[in-house]
Amino acid sequence: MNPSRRALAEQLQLYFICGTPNTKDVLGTVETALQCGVTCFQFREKGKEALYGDKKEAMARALQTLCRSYDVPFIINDDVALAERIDADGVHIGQDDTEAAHVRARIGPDKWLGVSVHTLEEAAAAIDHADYVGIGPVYPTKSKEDAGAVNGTTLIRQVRDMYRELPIVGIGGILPEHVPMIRQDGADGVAVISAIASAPDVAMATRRFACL
Ligand SMILES: C=C1C=NC(C(F)(F)F)=NC1=N
Ligand SMILES: [Mg+2]
Repeated sequence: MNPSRRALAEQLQLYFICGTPNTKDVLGTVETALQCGVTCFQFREKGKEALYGDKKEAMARALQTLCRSYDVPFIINDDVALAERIDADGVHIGQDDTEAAHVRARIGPDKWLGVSVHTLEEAAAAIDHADYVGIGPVYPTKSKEDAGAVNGTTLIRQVRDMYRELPIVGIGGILPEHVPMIRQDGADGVAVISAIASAPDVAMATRRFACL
């Protein structure tokens, strides 16, 4: 059963995104983050050293098993075919990926579909198909070369004012001290890559987010 929007919004509270380019030990980092309070996980395997083919699928399956043992949704970035092949809990797509309507038709109503949006128009186009939208970069980010213009929480506020019930997650350079304001401005949760993946102490970094 596709989780209600409210239940899904709760699950977006601390959304960890990671792949092999973000940390030397993906499985260890993700397991620690899951132990310390991450509520949703996205496997985002992009960049020059990214895994592909069988190696990528094997890593995806290992991460999926980890997430299942912590009862945390396992989402795959971009790669809809891989998500279907391993029965992931959902996919996340950007504006340069397959159209949200097509992805929704492929994965069906019971899987999660997340869409990155950078404008109100993109949010309006996503609303009929997406279970949640990712809005950012809220702050400058090192995790995505082609991130759009930094827009703070302005668009989060605008999208929340227009779509009262739409689950929203903020992303981009987010640190623990930013979380209260981002939630105050209308996000249900925050997505984090390097503040956890690059932390010298992943457990402590995760707990600093999770206790907020
Ligand atoms: C580019 C992205 C933007 N937002 C998100 C999420 F946080 F999941 F919404 N994931 C991405 N990969
Ligand atoms: Mg993409």
